[in-house]
Amino acid sequence: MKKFLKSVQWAFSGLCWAIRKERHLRIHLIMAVAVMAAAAWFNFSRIEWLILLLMIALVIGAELINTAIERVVDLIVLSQHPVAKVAKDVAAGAVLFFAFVSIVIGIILFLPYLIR
Ligand SMILES: Nc1ncnc2c1ncn2[C@@H]1O[C@H](COP(=O)(O)OP(=O)(O)OP(=O)(O)O)[C@@H](O)[C@H]1O
Repeated sequence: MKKFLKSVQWAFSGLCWAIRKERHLRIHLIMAVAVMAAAAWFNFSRIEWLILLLMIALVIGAELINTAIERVVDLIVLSQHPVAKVAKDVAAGAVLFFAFVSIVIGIILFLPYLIR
């Protein structure tokens, strides 16, 4: 139990570090708060909330994994290397992919409320 609590504490400190250091993550968090406020304003149904929270979790989770990959690449590759570039760009591409899908889903969720 003590070990588990320590692991949670380390994971939490990693989360806090990423929020402090990663501007893109802070932008995603601000946007997540904004869309959640809009969802509350429009009185989203339970299923709409589930979809919205799932998409927010996917985008922020992908950004956190991207941050970790960037740091590992920087640690291992001390000079410019094409494979380092591929690793970083593909990880960033994953965030872009989730962000794009979440925008499409956001439009599908919010549009009926906006045109009503
Ligand atoms: N060691 C490296 N070798 C080759 N290309 C690299 C290397 N490090 C970064 N790059 C490339 O340089 C560009 C900028 O990467 P960098 O990690 O500096 O900034 P970023 O992707 O904007 O991320 P962040 O601003 O969150 O640190 C990317 O295309 C990346 O793939």
